[in-house]
Amino acid sequence: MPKPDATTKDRSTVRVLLRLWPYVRPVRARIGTAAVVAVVASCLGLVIPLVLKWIVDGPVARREPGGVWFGALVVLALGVAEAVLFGLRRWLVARPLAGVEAAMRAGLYRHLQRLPVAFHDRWASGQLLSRATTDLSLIRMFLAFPLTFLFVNGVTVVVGCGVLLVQDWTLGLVLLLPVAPLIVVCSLFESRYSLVARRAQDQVGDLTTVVEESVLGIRIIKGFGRHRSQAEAFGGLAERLRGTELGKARLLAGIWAVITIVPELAIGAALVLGTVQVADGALSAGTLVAFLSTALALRWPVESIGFLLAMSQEAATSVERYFEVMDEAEEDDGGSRAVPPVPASGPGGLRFENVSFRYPDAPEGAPPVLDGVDLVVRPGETMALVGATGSGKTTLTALVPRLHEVTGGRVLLDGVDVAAMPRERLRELVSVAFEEPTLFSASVGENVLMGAGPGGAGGPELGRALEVAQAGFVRDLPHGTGTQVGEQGLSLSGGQRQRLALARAVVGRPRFLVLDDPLSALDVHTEALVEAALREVLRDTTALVVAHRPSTVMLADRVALLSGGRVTAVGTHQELLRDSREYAWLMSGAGTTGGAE
Ligand SMILES: Nc1ncnc2c1ncn2[C@@H]1O[C@H](COP(=O)(O)OP(=O)(O)OP(=O)(O)O)[C@@H](O)[C@H]1O
Repeated sequence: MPKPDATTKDRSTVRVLLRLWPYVRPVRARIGTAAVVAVVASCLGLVIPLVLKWIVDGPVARREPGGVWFGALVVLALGVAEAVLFGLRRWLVARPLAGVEAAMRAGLYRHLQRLPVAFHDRWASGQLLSRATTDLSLIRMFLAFPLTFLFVNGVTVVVGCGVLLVQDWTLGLVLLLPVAPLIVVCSLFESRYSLVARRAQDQVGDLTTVVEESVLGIRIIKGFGRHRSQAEAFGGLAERLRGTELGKARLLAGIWAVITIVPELAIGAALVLGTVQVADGALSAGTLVAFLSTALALRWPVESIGFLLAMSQEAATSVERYFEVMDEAEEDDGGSRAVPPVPASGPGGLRFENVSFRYPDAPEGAPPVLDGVDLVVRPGETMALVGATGSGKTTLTALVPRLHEVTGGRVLLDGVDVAAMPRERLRELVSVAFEEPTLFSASVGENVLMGAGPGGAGGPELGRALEVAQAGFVRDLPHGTGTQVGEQGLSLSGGQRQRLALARAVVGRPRFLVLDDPLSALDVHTEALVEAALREVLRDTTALVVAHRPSTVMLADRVALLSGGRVTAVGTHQELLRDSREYAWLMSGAGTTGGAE
C-alpha cells in the first residue's frame, strides 16, 4: 500500500490528469461546448471597457445624454449576456460530470471485486473507501471547475493583454512585467502543494480506516472499555490531518497573497503613469478608463489561478490514488493461464500435488506456510483436515476455490488443475463455508441463495439447505426467510450466522465442499443435529473439512494431519489416534490451546 508520504515529485500533473480522458471522452462534446460558452462569456466582459472608452471619449466628451444612455444599455446587455452564458455553462456540465463520477465509481467497485484476496489483505479498507468517495468528488469538482476555468481564464488573460497592448503598449508592458516572476512562484507552489495534497488525502484514508474499525468493532471497544484509547488514536490522526490541512492553507494563503499583491502594484504603477500621460495630453481619458477597466477585469482571472492550481493538484493526487488501485492486476480467469495440459478424464476427486504456498506479504526468509503438500480426497469422500493452530489449514482450504494462488504444485478437481479452470466453472463446482461467517445486508433467503449462483436454486432448495444447517430458527424470525439481516449479520447470534453460512455452502449441491471449522460456534446438541443432516449432504459430495474437535472429525471418512507445512499422516480417526502422537495430542484437547505451534 502506498505510504502516506508517498512522493509525487517526479510526476507530471498534466500526464496524470490525462488518464481521465477515457472517462471524459463520452462527454467531451458537452465539456468542450461549455468551455467555448465560458470563453465567450468571459471575453464579453472584456468588451465592456471598450464600450466605456467609447462612452467617455464620445457622448460624454460631446455632452450627448442620448449616447450615454445607449452606451449604458449596451453595458447592461453585455453584463446580462455574460451572466446567462455562465449559467448555461454550468447547466451543460452538471449532468455529464455526475455521470463521469458515477462511471468511475462503478469501475472502481467492479475492479475491487475482481482483485485478488492478497490485494485486500494488503490494503486498509479506509484507503479504498476514501478513494471511492473523497477522491472521486475532488475529480468531479476539477472537471466541473478548474479544468474549464484554467483554460477560460488563460484565454481571457491572453486576449485581455492583447487589448491592453493595443490600447497603450507602454502601460501594457508595465502591467505585463510581473508575469515572469508569477510563473516562477506558481510552479514552486504547484510542486510543494502536490506533496501536501497527497499527504492530506492519504491521511483522510487512514482516518476513514480508524472510523470504520471503530464502528465495526464497537462491541469489543465497549466490552473492553477502550473508548479512550480509540478516541486517542482517532484524535492523533485527526490532529495530523489538521496539521496537514493547515499547511495546505498556509501555502494557499501565500500564493493568494503574491498573486493578488503583485498585479495590484502593477495596476497602481500603470494608473500613475497613465494619469501623467493624460495630463500631458499623450493619452485620452477614455483610453485610460478603458485600460484600467480591462486591467481590473483581468484581476479575477489572474487571482483565481492560485486556487485553480491547488484544486488541480488535489485532483491529480486523486487521479493518482484512483489509478493506484485500478492499475492493480485483476485475478486472471484461469482459462488463459499457461499450465501443463491435464487429461480431463484423470483421477477424480480433490488432489493436492506437491502444493506449496507463501503469502506475498510474508517476511523475507520466513518458511512457506505450505511446503510440498500431497493429499488425495477420493470422489464422494469426506476428508477432515486436522493440525495445530497456525499450521496452515485455512490456507490450504483457500487454495481450492483459488482465493489464493498456489506458489508451487497444483490443485486438481476431477483431474483438472484449478488454475486452468475459468473462475465461473470453479465457483459452480466448489462451495465454501468459513469459521467466521460473513452475511450481507440482505434477507436471510438472499444470503443463503447466494451460494446457488444466479437463478441456481429456488424455494425447495432453500428449505432443504436450511434443514441441513438446522436453521429452524429462521421460521421464528419476523418475516421468515424474508427477514432482513443487519450489516454483516450482526443482528443474529454467532451460531445462527454459522448455520446460515453452512446453508449457503450446501444450497447449490456443490460437487466439492470446503468447510473451515463450520460448526465451532454451535452447542453440542445443535452440532450433533447439524452433523446428522450434513452426513446426508456429504454422501454425494467430495469434501474437505477443517476440524478442531473430535465430533467434527467424526463426520469424515478419513483424516489428514497437517504439520510443518505438509501432510504428515492420513488415515481413519482410529488409525491416526493409534499411530500419530501429535494427532492424539491434538484430539485430546491439549492442542486447542495452541501449544503445538
Ligand atoms: N494474509 C496473510 N498474510 C500473511 N500471513 C498469513 C496470512 N494469513 C495467515 N497467515 C499466516 O499463515 C499461517 C497459517 O495460517 P492459517 O490461518 O492457515 O492457520 P490455521 O491452521 O487455519 O490456524 P487456525 O487453526 O488457528 O485457524 C499462520 O502463521 C498465519 O500467521
